[in-house]
Amino acid sequence: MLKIENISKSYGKGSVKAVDNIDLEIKSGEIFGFLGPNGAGKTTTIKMIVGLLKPDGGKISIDGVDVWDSPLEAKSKISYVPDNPEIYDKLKGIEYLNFIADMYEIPKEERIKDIEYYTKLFNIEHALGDIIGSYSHGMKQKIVLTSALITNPDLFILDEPMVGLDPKSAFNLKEIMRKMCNDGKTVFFSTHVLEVAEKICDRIAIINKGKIITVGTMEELREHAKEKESLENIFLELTE
Ligand SMILES: Nc1ncnc2c1ncn2[C@@H]1O[C@H](COP(=O)(O)OP(=O)(O)OP(=O)(O)O)[C@@H](O)[C@H]1O
Repeated sequence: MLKIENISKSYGKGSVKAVDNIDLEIKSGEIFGFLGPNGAGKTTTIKMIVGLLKPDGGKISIDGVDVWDSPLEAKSKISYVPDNPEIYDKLKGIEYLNFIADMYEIPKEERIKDIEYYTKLFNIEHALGDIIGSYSHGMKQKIVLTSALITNPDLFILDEPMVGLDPKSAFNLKEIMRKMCNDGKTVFFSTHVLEVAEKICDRIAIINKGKIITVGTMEELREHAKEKESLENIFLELTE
């Protein structure tokens, strides 16, 4: 579903190598966790996958569609939730959701049903008539999540999705991720929260200083670490 081949990205005229020649292949129906300490290169990688940053080298494709050669086709398969939900402050919640639904050409009945479902689930249905500028950080995050989910993406990409969500919403989001994957969709998300990765991911990649240190299921990672260790220990061991 998602294929990343030899991608690299430097900032500051090459002085900071944020992502250093990484390869990853994520299959349909997987929940894939992208784990790494601060500054490891997670956000840079995600921004390259969604077509916001151009890699210095390498290739990224979604279902065989190259993200840079065919950006619209690739983007039509993706929904992306960034770590910082900076969205149109002057729009009302419902206007923003309808704007996204228009972009993705979602039929009226389908969008009404899905907007109602997800906004109730995240407990923001009462605020849809208010402008986004008046929302709290968590509410903004929930409106972005709703807008991403109503497009029913094949590939759902989230950067640190659990940060700032209350426990019930975080639980609901995890349930949604699992359901999407059961329906054959793919979820790729970055996190610092080891427990989340450990509990819900089918496979995990650990990135440090721009390089992938290890990729595998929890069992494979534990085997790699030679003992029945927690992900926290493996993570600390691999990224020190
Ligand atoms: N616009 C930029 N200009 C210069 N350096 C940058 C820029 N964006 C990121 N970096 C650097 O690139 C490296 C990777 O950053 P990135 O944001 O991808 O890491 P991250 O794993 O997402 O970190 P965090 O968990 O802290 O969000 C870091 O050293 C960071 O300081």
